[in-house]
Amino acid sequence: MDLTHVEDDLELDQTLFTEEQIVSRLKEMAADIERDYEGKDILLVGVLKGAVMVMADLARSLDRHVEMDWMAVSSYGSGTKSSGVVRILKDLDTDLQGRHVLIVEDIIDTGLTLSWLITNLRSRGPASVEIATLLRKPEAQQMEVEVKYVGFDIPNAFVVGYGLDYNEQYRNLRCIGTLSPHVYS
Ligand SMILES: O=P(O)(O)OC[C@H]1O[C@H](OP(=O)(O)OP(=O)(O)O)[C@H](O)[C@@H]1O
Ligand code: HPA
Ligand SMILES: [Mg+2]
Repeated sequence: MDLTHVEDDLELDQTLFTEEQIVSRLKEMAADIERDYEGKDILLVGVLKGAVMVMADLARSLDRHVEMDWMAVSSYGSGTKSSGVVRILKDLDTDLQGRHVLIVEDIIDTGLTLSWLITNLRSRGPASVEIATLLRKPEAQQMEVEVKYVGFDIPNAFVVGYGLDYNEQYRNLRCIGTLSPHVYS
């Protein structure tokens, strides 16, 4: 399928980050992570489905062995507003006792998902839990979440691409852009 038409059709209002910008920022984040976790085993926990692309590129930018596990939680359903209720759709396969856990996310918007998730994972006896997120919307954040690695702070607009969806669409766009309001209004 040719996805270049998506931008031509103005479903994307604006491209915020190209694939090159995203991958290059993830490499910088990987270098910080390697430095901070020297001598420690890392368990990367990806939050499905949005974090799939971030996990793939961040993990491959790390010049060391890591384990990966996945959790599926959902708070958005099919719309553009957080429901505020987080549900576990798929839990981890890994025992977190004594592990250094690094949560990998695509976006922190209201912060509801991650503030809930970090409390949940900390209750399982890990040695540490930190967060790496590609995007963060400071103006939208309702819950304080301590985030160790942030790719980009972005304005408070609904974004899609590179794993991020609207109604399960646009996840496979290589870039990240804002969705034109006419698509969902
Ligand atoms: O900070 P918040 O306001 O809680 O929003 C962030 C969460 O929302 C999205 O997930 P979503 O529930 O859409 O599931 P998905 O990853 O399967 O699209 C995104 O991937 C984050 O996990
Ligand atoms: O801006 C967003 N786009 C897509 N999914 C999201 N989940 C939270 N915020 C967003
Ligand atoms: Mg979603």
